[in-house]
Amino acid sequence: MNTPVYLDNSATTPVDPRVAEKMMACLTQDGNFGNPASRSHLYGWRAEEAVEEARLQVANLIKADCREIVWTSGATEANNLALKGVAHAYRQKGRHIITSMIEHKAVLDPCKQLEKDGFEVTYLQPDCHGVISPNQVKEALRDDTILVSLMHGNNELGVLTDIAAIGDITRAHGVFLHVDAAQTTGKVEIDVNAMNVDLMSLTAHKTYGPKGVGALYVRRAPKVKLDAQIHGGGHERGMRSGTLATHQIVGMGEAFSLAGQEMVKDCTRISALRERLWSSLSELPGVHLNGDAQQRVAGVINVGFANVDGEVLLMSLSDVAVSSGSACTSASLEPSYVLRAIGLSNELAHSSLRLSVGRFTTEEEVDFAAQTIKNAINQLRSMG
Ligand SMILES: Cc1ncc(COP(=O)(O)O)c(C=O)c1O
Ligand code: FES
Repeated sequence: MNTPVYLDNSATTPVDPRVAEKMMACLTQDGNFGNPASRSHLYGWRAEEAVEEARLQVANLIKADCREIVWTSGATEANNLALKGVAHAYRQKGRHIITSMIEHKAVLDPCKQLEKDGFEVTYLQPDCHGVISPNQVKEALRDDTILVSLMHGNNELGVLTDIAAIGDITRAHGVFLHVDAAQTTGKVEIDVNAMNVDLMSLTAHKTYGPKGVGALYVRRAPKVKLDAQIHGGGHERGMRSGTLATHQIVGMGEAFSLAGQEMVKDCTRISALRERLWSSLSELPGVHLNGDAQQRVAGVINVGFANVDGEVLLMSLSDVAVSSGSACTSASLEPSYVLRAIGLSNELAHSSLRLSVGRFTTEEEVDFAAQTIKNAINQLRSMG
């Protein structure tokens, strides 16, 4: 194989060719290139129509109303808007926020910023399987709690949070629930009403759409007020100014529409590939699955290999593209804070890999990757 087998679909996915085709039609002079905010001519109206169709496609995947979708540049911006937007709009009501130790940095860093601004944040610790329980949320609630922010699927472990059970609790206490669903769209059924979710961060590029576009779902009833974080022309009902990126938005809409249509088929195939990968890798001695074995998204496994240095392992795997921890923190030499939070030793956290299968992964690629990894481990262990 000339290029490495791609098993890093949790970091990002290739754009589905059907999505790319729709995006292309929004770029050039003979396409739908207009500014959706132009009210005085056909170019603007056509672009606006395309944006609104995409809004409906995105809303449909999470069973929301299209008026509840605010376009952003991705899940990072959506998380920032949700956390800072709610905190500042409700600061008279209370200053306490609940989140967890294993959130993405795009939640943890805004929380740190809010702490500097006078808010208090409780960071729930997961159990050793990476699970945050509804009961922990209930026990952490205070009279001055305004927001609970928890991810739907963890980006390093693939472990799922029981959002519906947590939503029952937050709704009963009149506290808003924000969910980072960057890792679960198209992988798990989402219904913001059944789950009592008030805000949900979405991104296109983990679901076969383009990078640099996402959305925040903002509930209308009971209404969630948000302080805008980007001010300008008053786009998106004042919640997020800036000329809408029609081609990106159309791509996200198509990607989410396909995700809805193909979720069952994709998940069945991807689960089988994940199982195949895991059963092959677990033939090795000293192999450990990090995170709950059942409560997880279809395509992801995080595996610890005893007595192997992760960095050396990664370097010896030039034919397989995988990740140690998450791509966003792998630039640092710190062991993953997620793996540390579920109780792994520094050593085991360092020797863990995240492997994520996607829509375009083949059985042949999985077999090749498993064999390559097993060979590398055997070789490293025989040298050590
Ligand atoms: C759980 C989670 N939240 C947020 C993000 C950031 O999303 P984006 O790349 O769209 O800003 C990611 C992906 O890196 C993620 O996995
Ligand atoms: S894997 Fe060796 S330094 Fe992190």
